Amino acid sequence: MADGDIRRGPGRLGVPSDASVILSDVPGSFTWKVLHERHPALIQKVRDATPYDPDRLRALDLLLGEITEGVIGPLRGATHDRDLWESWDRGHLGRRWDDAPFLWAESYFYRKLLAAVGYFDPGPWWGVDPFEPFKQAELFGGAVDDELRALDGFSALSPGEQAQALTLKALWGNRADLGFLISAGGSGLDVRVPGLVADDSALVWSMIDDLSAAGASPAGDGSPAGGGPAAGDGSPTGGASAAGGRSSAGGASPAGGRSSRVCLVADNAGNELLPDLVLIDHLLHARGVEEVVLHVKPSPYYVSDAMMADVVACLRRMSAAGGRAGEIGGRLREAMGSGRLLVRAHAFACAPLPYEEMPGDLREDFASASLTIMKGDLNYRRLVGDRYWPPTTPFAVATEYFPGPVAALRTLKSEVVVGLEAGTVTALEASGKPWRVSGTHGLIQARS
Ligand SMILES: O=P(O)(O)OC[C@@]1(O)O[C@H](CO)[C@@H](O)[C@@H]1O
Repeated sequence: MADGDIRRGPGRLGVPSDASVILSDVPGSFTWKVLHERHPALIQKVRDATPYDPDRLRALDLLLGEITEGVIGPLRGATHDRDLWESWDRGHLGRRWDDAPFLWAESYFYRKLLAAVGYFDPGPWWGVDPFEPFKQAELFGGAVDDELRALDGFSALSPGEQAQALTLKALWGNRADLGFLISAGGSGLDVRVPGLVADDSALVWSMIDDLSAAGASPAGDGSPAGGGPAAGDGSPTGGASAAGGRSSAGGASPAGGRSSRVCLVADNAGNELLPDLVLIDHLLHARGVEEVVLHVKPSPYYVSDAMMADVVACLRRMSAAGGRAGEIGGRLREAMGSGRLLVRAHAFACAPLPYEEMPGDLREDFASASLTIMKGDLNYRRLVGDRYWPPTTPFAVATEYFPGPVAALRTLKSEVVVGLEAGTVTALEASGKPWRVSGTHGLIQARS
Protein backbone atom coordinates (compact mmCIF):
# COMPACT_ATOMS: atom_id res chain seq x y z
CA MET A 1 0.00 0.00 0.00
CA ALA A 2 1.38 3.43 -0.88
CA ASP A 3 1.90 6.05 1.86
CA GLY A 4 -1.00 8.13 0.60
CA ASP A 5 -3.31 5.14 0.92
CA ILE A 6 -2.30 4.52 4.52
CA ARG A 7 -3.16 8.09 5.41
CA ARG A 8 -6.51 7.88 3.68
CA GLY A 9 -7.35 4.45 5.10
CA PRO A 10 -10.35 2.46 3.90
CA GLY A 11 -13.14 4.66 2.53
CA ARG A 12 -16.08 5.39 4.79
CA LEU A 13 -19.57 6.59 4.21
CA GLY A 14 -19.89 10.17 5.37
CA VAL A 15 -16.19 10.63 6.13
CA PRO A 16 -14.78 13.83 4.71
CA SER A 17 -11.91 13.06 2.35
CA ASP A 18 -9.54 15.19 4.40
CA ALA A 19 -10.01 13.10 7.55
CA SER A 20 -6.67 11.37 7.18
CA VAL A 21 -5.51 8.50 9.38
CA ILE A 22 -3.21 9.56 12.24
CA LEU A 23 0.40 8.39 11.87
CA SER A 24 3.46 9.07 14.08
CA ASP A 25 5.85 10.35 11.44
CA VAL A 26 6.31 13.97 12.50
CA PRO A 27 9.27 14.22 14.90
CA GLY A 28 8.29 15.97 18.12
CA SER A 29 4.55 15.48 17.57
CA PHE A 30 2.35 13.91 20.25
CA THR A 31 2.13 10.57 18.46
CA TRP A 32 5.85 10.51 17.62
CA LYS A 33 6.62 11.08 21.32
CA VAL A 34 4.41 8.15 22.32
CA LEU A 35 6.44 5.84 20.10
CA HIS A 36 9.84 7.38 20.75
CA GLU A 37 9.59 8.43 24.39
CA ARG A 38 6.68 6.71 26.13
CA HIS A 39 7.31 3.21 24.79
CA PRO A 40 11.07 3.15 25.56
CA ALA A 41 10.32 4.52 29.06
CA LEU A 42 7.73 1.80 29.52
CA ILE A 43 10.21 -0.92 28.56
CA GLN A 44 12.54 0.41 31.24
CA LYS A 45 9.75 0.45 33.84
CA VAL A 46 8.78 -3.11 32.98
CA ARG A 47 12.44 -4.22 33.34
CA ASP A 48 12.68 -2.50 36.71
CA ALA A 49 9.42 -3.84 38.12
CA THR A 50 9.97 -7.57 37.63
CA PRO A 51 13.13 -9.69 38.11
CA TYR A 52 13.30 -11.06 34.58
CA ASP A 53 15.90 -13.63 33.52
CA PRO A 54 18.62 -12.97 30.90
CA ASP A 55 16.49 -14.26 28.00
CA ARG A 56 13.63 -11.93 28.83
CA LEU A 57 15.98 -8.98 29.35
CA ARG A 58 17.65 -9.67 26.00
CA ALA A 59 14.26 -9.82 24.33
CA LEU A 60 13.31 -6.47 25.89
CA ASP A 61 16.60 -4.98 24.63
CA LEU A 62 15.85 -6.29 21.14
CA LEU A 63 12.38 -4.75 21.25
CA LEU A 64 13.85 -1.42 22.37
CA GLY A 65 16.26 -1.54 19.43
CA GLU A 66 13.48 -2.42 17.03
CA ILE A 67 11.19 0.44 18.07
CA THR A 68 13.94 3.05 18.15
CA GLU A 69 16.01 2.12 15.10
CA GLY A 70 14.44 -0.78 13.28
CA VAL A 71 11.42 -1.68 11.22
CA ILE A 72 8.29 -3.52 12.35
CA GLY A 73 9.26 -7.17 12.76
CA PRO A 74 6.97 -10.23 12.78
CA LEU A 75 5.93 -12.23 15.84
CA ARG A 76 8.42 -15.08 16.22
CA GLY A 77 7.75 -18.72 17.08
CA ALA A 78 4.44 -20.52 17.30
CA THR A 79 1.95 -18.21 18.95
CA HIS A 80 -1.74 -18.79 19.49
CA ASP A 81 -2.68 -15.53 17.74
CA ARG A 82 -0.44 -15.66 14.66
CA ASP A 83 -3.41 -16.07 12.31
CA LEU A 84 -5.23 -13.21 13.98
CA TRP A 85 -2.29 -10.86 13.60
CA GLU A 86 -1.84 -11.93 9.99
CA SER A 87 -5.46 -11.00 9.41
CA TRP A 88 -4.98 -7.69 11.23
CA ASP A 89 -1.82 -6.77 9.31
CA ARG A 90 -2.46 -4.13 6.69
CA GLY A 91 0.94 -4.39 5.04
CA HIS A 92 2.79 -2.66 7.90
CA LEU A 93 5.28 -5.43 8.75
CA GLY A 94 8.70 -4.47 7.40
CA ARG A 95 7.88 -0.73 7.40
CA ARG A 96 9.15 1.91 9.80
CA TRP A 97 7.07 2.09 12.99
CA ASP A 98 6.43 5.78 12.38
CA ASP A 99 4.83 5.10 9.01
CA ALA A 100 2.12 2.73 10.27
CA PRO A 101 -1.14 4.19 11.59
CA PHE A 102 -0.59 5.32 15.19
CA LEU A 103 -3.34 2.98 16.41
CA TRP A 104 -1.81 0.00 14.64
CA ALA A 105 1.75 0.74 15.78
CA GLU A 106 0.78 1.24 19.44
CA SER A 107 -1.30 -1.93 19.60
CA TYR A 108 1.38 -4.02 17.97
CA PHE A 109 3.99 -2.61 20.36
CA TYR A 110 1.99 -3.96 23.31
CA ARG A 111 1.70 -7.36 21.63
CA LYS A 112 5.46 -7.44 21.04
CA LEU A 113 6.09 -6.43 24.65
CA LEU A 114 4.09 -9.47 25.79
CA ALA A 115 6.17 -11.61 23.41
CA ALA A 116 9.39 -10.22 24.89
CA VAL A 117 8.39 -11.07 28.47
CA GLY A 118 7.18 -14.55 27.48
CA TYR A 119 3.58 -13.90 28.49
CA PHE A 120 2.17 -16.43 26.03
CA ASP A 121 5.07 -18.92 26.07
CA PRO A 122 4.83 -22.21 27.92
CA GLY A 123 7.28 -21.86 30.80
CA PRO A 124 7.80 -19.93 34.00
CA TRP A 125 6.80 -16.52 32.61
CA TRP A 126 3.56 -17.70 31.09
CA GLY A 127 0.71 -15.44 32.21
CA VAL A 128 2.90 -13.13 34.30
CA ASP A 129 1.40 -9.68 33.67
CA PRO A 130 4.29 -7.22 33.21
CA PHE A 131 2.00 -4.38 34.31
CA GLU A 132 0.68 -6.09 37.44
CA PRO A 133 3.06 -4.28 39.84
CA PHE A 134 1.76 -0.90 38.65
CA LYS A 135 -1.88 -1.94 38.77
CA GLN A 136 -1.47 -3.39 42.29
CA ALA A 137 0.18 -0.23 43.58
CA GLU A 138 -2.72 1.83 42.30
CA LEU A 139 -5.49 -0.49 43.52
CA PHE A 140 -4.10 -0.59 47.05
CA GLY A 141 -3.20 3.11 47.19
CA GLY A 142 -4.85 5.77 49.33
CA ALA A 143 -6.74 7.36 46.43
CA VAL A 144 -8.83 4.21 46.03
CA ASP A 145 -9.52 4.12 49.79
CA ASP A 146 -10.90 7.65 49.57
CA GLU A 147 -13.05 6.87 46.54
CA LEU A 148 -14.55 3.78 48.16
CA ARG A 149 -15.28 5.61 51.42
CA ALA A 150 -16.95 8.42 49.47
CA LEU A 151 -19.62 5.94 48.35
CA ASP A 152 -20.98 5.94 51.92
CA GLY A 153 -22.36 9.45 51.40
CA PHE A 154 -23.88 8.58 48.07
CA SER A 155 -27.42 7.81 49.20
CA ALA A 156 -27.77 11.35 50.59
CA LEU A 157 -27.80 12.61 47.01
CA SER A 158 -31.00 13.06 45.04
CA PRO A 159 -31.52 10.53 42.22
CA GLY A 160 -30.59 13.17 39.66
CA GLU A 161 -27.43 14.02 41.55
CA GLN A 162 -26.59 10.34 41.80
CA ALA A 163 -26.92 9.88 38.05
CA GLN A 164 -24.73 12.90 37.46
CA ALA A 165 -22.16 11.80 40.03
CA LEU A 166 -21.94 8.25 38.68
CA THR A 167 -21.44 9.46 35.13
CA LEU A 168 -18.75 11.94 36.09
CA LYS A 169 -16.92 9.43 38.31
CA ALA A 170 -16.86 6.95 35.45
CA LEU A 171 -15.74 9.68 33.04
CA TRP A 172 -12.95 11.18 35.14
CA GLY A 173 -11.85 7.74 36.29
CA ASN A 174 -10.41 7.57 32.79
CA ARG A 175 -7.58 9.81 33.98
CA ALA A 176 -6.32 6.78 35.91
CA ASP A 177 -4.37 5.61 32.88
CA LEU A 178 -0.95 4.30 33.88
CA GLY A 179 0.40 4.37 30.32
CA PHE A 180 -0.50 8.02 29.93
CA LEU A 181 0.98 8.86 33.34
CA ILE A 182 4.40 7.71 32.11
CA SER A 183 4.39 10.69 29.76
CA ALA A 184 2.91 13.01 32.37
CA GLY A 185 5.90 12.38 34.67
CA GLY A 186 6.09 12.49 38.47
CA SER A 187 3.86 15.54 38.86
CA GLY A 188 0.91 13.66 37.32
CA LEU A 189 -1.78 15.15 35.13
CA ASP A 190 -2.71 18.81 35.20
CA VAL A 191 -5.88 19.77 37.04
CA ARG A 192 -9.00 18.72 35.17
CA VAL A 193 -11.30 21.25 33.55
CA PRO A 194 -14.79 20.57 34.97
CA GLY A 195 -16.86 21.91 32.07
CA LEU A 196 -17.08 19.14 29.46
CA VAL A 197 -16.25 19.90 25.83
CA ALA A 198 -19.42 18.02 24.87
CA ASP A 199 -22.08 16.75 27.23
CA ASP A 200 -24.78 14.36 26.04
CA SER A 201 -25.35 12.97 29.53
CA ALA A 202 -29.05 13.90 29.41
CA LEU A 203 -29.44 11.77 26.27
CA VAL A 204 -27.54 8.88 27.88
CA TRP A 205 -29.79 8.89 30.94
CA SER A 206 -32.93 9.30 28.90
CA MET A 207 -31.93 6.20 26.94
CA ILE A 208 -31.36 4.37 30.21
CA ASP A 209 -34.68 5.61 31.57
CA ASP A 210 -36.41 4.36 28.44
CA LEU A 211 -35.09 0.91 29.25
CA SER A 212 -36.30 1.15 32.81
CA ALA A 213 -39.68 2.56 31.86
CA ALA A 214 -40.24 -0.27 29.40
CA GLY A 215 -40.06 -2.75 32.28
CA ALA A 216 -41.54 -2.41 35.72
CA SER A 217 -39.83 -0.64 38.56
CA PRO A 218 -36.62 -2.23 39.79
CA ALA A 219 -38.32 -2.37 43.15
CA GLY A 220 -40.96 -4.57 41.57
CA ASP A 221 -43.80 -2.34 42.74
CA GLY A 222 -45.01 -1.26 39.34
CA SER A 223 -43.83 2.32 39.62
CA PRO A 224 -41.63 3.66 36.83
CA ALA A 225 -37.94 3.14 37.49
CA GLY A 226 -36.45 5.97 35.52
CA GLY A 227 -37.75 9.39 34.58
CA GLY A 228 -34.39 11.01 33.83
CA PRO A 229 -31.44 11.62 36.02
CA ALA A 230 -33.69 13.41 38.50
CA ALA A 231 -36.36 10.73 38.87
CA GLY A 232 -36.84 7.13 39.89
CA ASP A 233 -35.50 5.37 42.94
CA GLY A 234 -31.89 5.87 42.03
CA SER A 235 -30.52 4.62 45.31
CA PRO A 236 -27.94 1.89 45.02
CA THR A 237 -29.42 0.28 48.07
CA GLY A 238 -33.06 1.13 47.61
CA GLY A 239 -33.95 -1.16 44.72
CA ALA A 240 -35.02 -4.75 44.46
CA SER A 241 -33.18 -8.01 44.42
CA ALA A 242 -31.47 -9.17 41.28
CA ALA A 243 -34.37 -11.48 40.57
CA GLY A 244 -36.83 -8.57 40.84
CA GLY A 245 -34.92 -6.54 38.29
CA ARG A 246 -34.64 -9.45 35.92
CA SER A 247 -38.30 -10.31 35.88
CA SER A 248 -39.40 -6.70 35.62
CA ALA A 249 -37.22 -5.78 32.70
CA GLY A 250 -37.16 -9.08 30.95
CA GLY A 251 -40.54 -9.01 29.26
CA ALA A 252 -40.16 -5.65 27.59
CA SER A 253 -38.61 -4.82 24.30
CA PRO A 254 -37.72 -1.19 24.70
CA ALA A 255 -35.64 -0.46 21.63
CA GLY A 256 -37.18 -2.02 18.61
CA GLY A 257 -36.87 -5.64 19.72
CA ARG A 258 -33.77 -5.22 21.89
CA SER A 259 -33.81 -6.57 25.40
CA SER A 260 -32.87 -4.41 28.36
CA ARG A 261 -29.18 -4.98 27.99
CA VAL A 262 -26.26 -2.60 28.30
CA CYS A 263 -22.70 -3.27 27.10
CA LEU A 264 -19.95 -1.39 28.90
CA VAL A 265 -16.61 -1.56 27.12
CA ALA A 266 -14.10 -1.02 29.91
CA ASP A 267 -10.83 0.81 29.67
CA ASN A 268 -8.45 1.04 32.63
CA ALA A 269 -8.44 -1.13 35.76
CA GLY A 270 -8.35 0.16 39.34
CA ASN A 271 -9.45 3.73 39.74
CA GLU A 272 -11.40 3.67 36.46
CA LEU A 273 -12.91 0.21 36.71
CA LEU A 274 -14.19 0.78 40.26
CA PRO A 275 -16.55 3.63 39.28
CA ASP A 276 -17.52 1.65 36.18
CA LEU A 277 -18.56 -1.21 38.44
CA VAL A 278 -20.51 1.15 40.68
CA LEU A 279 -22.30 2.45 37.58
CA ILE A 280 -23.05 -1.11 36.49
CA ASP A 281 -24.49 -1.90 39.91
CA HIS A 282 -26.68 1.18 39.63
CA LEU A 283 -27.97 0.09 36.20
CA LEU A 284 -28.75 -3.41 37.42
CA HIS A 285 -30.00 -2.62 40.85
CA ALA A 286 -31.66 0.78 40.65
CA ARG A 287 -32.52 1.26 36.98
CA GLY A 288 -34.06 -2.08 36.10
CA VAL A 289 -31.55 -2.99 33.41
CA GLU A 290 -31.85 -6.71 32.91
CA GLU A 291 -28.31 -7.57 31.91
CA VAL A 292 -24.94 -5.85 31.62
CA VAL A 293 -22.10 -7.17 29.50
CA LEU A 294 -18.73 -5.86 30.61
CA HIS A 295 -16.10 -6.07 27.88
CA VAL A 296 -12.51 -6.33 29.09
CA LYS A 297 -9.17 -7.13 27.45
CA PRO A 298 -8.09 -10.75 27.07
CA SER A 299 -4.45 -9.91 27.84
CA PRO A 300 -2.36 -7.05 29.28
CA TYR A 301 -2.61 -3.97 27.09
CA TYR A 302 -1.82 -0.24 27.25
CA VAL A 303 -0.40 -0.84 30.74
CA SER A 304 -3.51 -0.51 32.89
CA ASP A 305 -6.30 -1.82 30.64
CA ALA A 306 -8.71 -4.00 32.59
CA MET A 307 -8.75 -7.77 32.26
CA MET A 308 -10.88 -10.36 34.07
CA ALA A 309 -8.26 -10.59 36.82
CA ASP A 310 -8.72 -6.87 37.42
CA VAL A 311 -12.49 -7.22 37.70
CA VAL A 312 -12.01 -9.91 40.34
CA ALA A 313 -9.40 -7.78 42.14
CA CYS A 314 -11.76 -4.77 42.19
CA LEU A 315 -14.65 -6.83 43.54
CA ARG A 316 -12.40 -8.17 46.30
CA ARG A 317 -11.21 -4.67 47.07
CA MET A 318 -14.80 -3.43 47.36
CA SER A 319 -15.82 -6.28 49.61
CA ALA A 320 -12.81 -5.73 51.85
CA ALA A 321 -13.60 -2.00 52.11
CA GLY A 322 -16.98 -2.72 53.73
CA GLY A 323 -19.66 -0.02 53.99
CA ARG A 324 -21.50 0.93 50.81
CA ALA A 325 -18.59 -0.26 48.66
CA GLY A 326 -18.87 -3.69 50.27
CA GLU A 327 -22.62 -3.82 49.60
CA ILE A 328 -22.11 -2.94 45.96
CA GLY A 329 -19.32 -5.48 45.65
CA GLY A 330 -21.56 -8.14 47.15
CA ARG A 331 -24.41 -7.36 44.75
CA LEU A 332 -22.08 -7.44 41.78
CA ARG A 333 -20.79 -10.86 42.83
CA GLU A 334 -24.39 -12.05 42.98
CA ALA A 335 -25.06 -10.52 39.57
CA MET A 336 -22.11 -12.39 38.15
CA GLY A 337 -23.32 -15.59 39.74
CA SER A 338 -26.82 -15.19 38.34
CA GLY A 339 -25.59 -14.20 34.88
CA ARG A 340 -26.96 -10.66 34.99
CA LEU A 341 -23.41 -9.34 34.82
CA LEU A 342 -21.46 -11.07 32.09
CA VAL A 343 -17.79 -10.42 31.41
CA ARG A 344 -16.43 -10.88 27.90
CA ALA A 345 -12.81 -10.74 26.74
CA HIS A 346 -13.04 -10.75 22.96
CA ALA A 347 -9.77 -11.04 21.01
CA PHE A 348 -10.76 -7.97 18.97
CA ALA A 349 -10.51 -5.90 22.16
CA CYS A 350 -6.73 -5.91 21.57
CA ALA A 351 -6.93 -5.50 17.78
CA PRO A 352 -5.01 -2.63 16.16
CA LEU A 353 -8.08 -1.65 14.17
CA PRO A 354 -11.14 0.59 14.45
CA TYR A 355 -14.45 -0.89 15.58
CA GLU A 356 -15.73 -0.38 12.08
CA GLU A 357 -13.76 -3.52 11.21
CA MET A 358 -15.10 -5.59 14.10
CA PRO A 359 -15.96 -9.24 13.44
CA GLY A 360 -19.54 -10.48 13.16
CA ASP A 361 -19.90 -11.98 16.63
CA LEU A 362 -18.83 -8.76 18.34
CA ARG A 363 -21.07 -6.74 16.06
CA GLU A 364 -23.99 -8.98 17.07
CA ASP A 365 -23.17 -8.46 20.72
CA PHE A 366 -23.32 -4.67 20.36
CA ALA A 367 -26.35 -4.90 18.05
CA SER A 368 -28.29 -6.80 20.71
CA ALA A 369 -27.61 -4.15 23.36
CA SER A 370 -29.99 -1.28 24.05
CA LEU A 371 -26.94 0.85 24.73
CA THR A 372 -23.18 0.38 24.47
CA ILE A 373 -21.00 2.61 26.65
CA MET A 374 -17.44 3.00 25.38
CA LYS A 375 -14.97 4.06 28.04
CA GLY A 376 -11.75 5.93 27.52
CA ASP A 377 -9.52 7.39 24.91
CA LEU A 378 -8.45 4.32 23.00
CA ASN A 379 -12.02 3.03 22.68
CA TYR A 380 -13.00 6.48 21.42
CA ARG A 381 -10.23 6.43 18.83
CA ARG A 382 -11.39 3.01 17.69
CA LEU A 383 -15.06 4.01 17.76
CA VAL A 384 -14.88 7.13 15.62
CA GLY A 385 -11.75 6.14 13.70
CA ASP A 386 -8.27 7.42 14.58
CA ARG A 387 -8.27 10.27 12.09
CA TYR A 388 -7.76 13.98 11.88
CA TRP A 389 -11.47 14.65 11.74
CA PRO A 390 -12.76 18.18 11.49
CA PRO A 391 -13.76 18.46 15.18
CA THR A 392 -17.28 19.63 14.30
CA THR A 393 -18.01 16.37 12.42
CA PRO A 394 -21.17 15.07 14.10
CA PHE A 395 -20.63 12.15 16.48
CA ALA A 396 -23.58 10.43 14.80
CA VAL A 397 -21.81 10.59 11.43
CA ALA A 398 -18.54 9.20 12.76
CA THR A 399 -20.39 6.34 14.49
CA GLU A 400 -22.95 5.72 11.76
CA TYR A 401 -21.66 2.19 11.12
CA PHE A 402 -22.04 1.15 14.79
CA PRO A 403 -24.82 -1.42 15.10
CA GLY A 404 -26.75 0.14 18.00
CA PRO A 405 -27.10 3.13 20.33
CA VAL A 406 -23.69 4.13 21.62
CA ALA A 407 -22.21 6.52 24.16
CA ALA A 408 -18.62 7.55 24.84
CA LEU A 409 -17.19 8.67 28.20
CA ARG A 410 -13.67 9.87 27.63
CA THR A 411 -10.96 12.18 28.85
CA LEU A 412 -9.10 13.63 25.89
CA LYS A 413 -5.64 12.07 25.64
CA SER A 414 -5.02 11.98 21.90
CA GLU A 415 -5.58 14.15 18.88
CA VAL A 416 -8.85 12.77 17.56
CA VAL A 417 -12.13 14.46 18.45
CA VAL A 418 -15.55 14.86 16.81
CA GLY A 419 -18.92 16.26 17.75
CA LEU A 420 -17.84 19.67 19.09
CA GLU A 421 -19.68 22.95 18.59
CA ALA A 422 -17.73 25.42 16.44
CA GLY A 423 -17.72 27.93 19.31
CA THR A 424 -16.28 25.36 21.67
CA VAL A 425 -13.45 24.59 19.26
CA THR A 426 -12.68 28.29 18.88
CA ALA A 427 -12.56 28.80 22.65
CA LEU A 428 -10.38 25.70 23.20
CA GLU A 429 -7.95 26.74 20.50
CA ALA A 430 -7.83 30.27 21.90
CA SER A 431 -6.80 28.88 25.29
CA GLY A 432 -3.40 27.99 23.81
CA LYS A 433 -3.41 24.80 25.90
CA PRO A 434 -2.85 21.28 24.50
CA TRP A 435 -6.50 20.45 25.25
CA ARG A 436 -6.71 17.49 22.90
CA VAL A 437 -3.92 15.47 24.52
CA SER A 438 -3.45 16.66 28.11
CA GLY A 439 -6.07 14.51 29.86
CA THR A 440 -7.55 17.66 31.41
CA HIS A 441 -10.75 17.80 29.33
CA GLY A 442 -13.62 15.37 29.22
CA LEU A 443 -16.58 14.57 27.01
CA ILE A 444 -19.79 12.57 27.06
CA GLN A 445 -21.21 11.91 23.62
CA ALA A 446 -24.06 9.69 22.52
CA ARG A 447 -26.33 8.77 19.68
CA SER A 448 -29.52 6.81 20.00
O1 LIG B 1 -7.61 4.41 26.43
P1 LIG B 1 -7.05 5.27 27.49
O2 LIG B 1 -6.52 4.47 28.63
O3 LIG B 1 -7.99 6.33 27.94
O4 LIG B 1 -5.82 6.06 26.87
C1 LIG B 1 -4.84 5.42 26.10
C2 LIG B 1 -3.72 6.35 25.84
O5 LIG B 1 -2.92 6.48 26.97
O6 LIG B 1 -2.96 5.85 24.80
C3 LIG B 1 -2.96 6.72 23.68
C4 LIG B 1 -1.71 7.38 23.46
O7 LIG B 1 -0.72 6.48 23.67
C5 LIG B 1 -4.00 7.71 23.89
O8 LIG B 1 -5.14 7.25 23.26
C6 LIG B 1 -4.18 7.70 25.37
O9 LIG B 1 -3.36 8.66 25.87
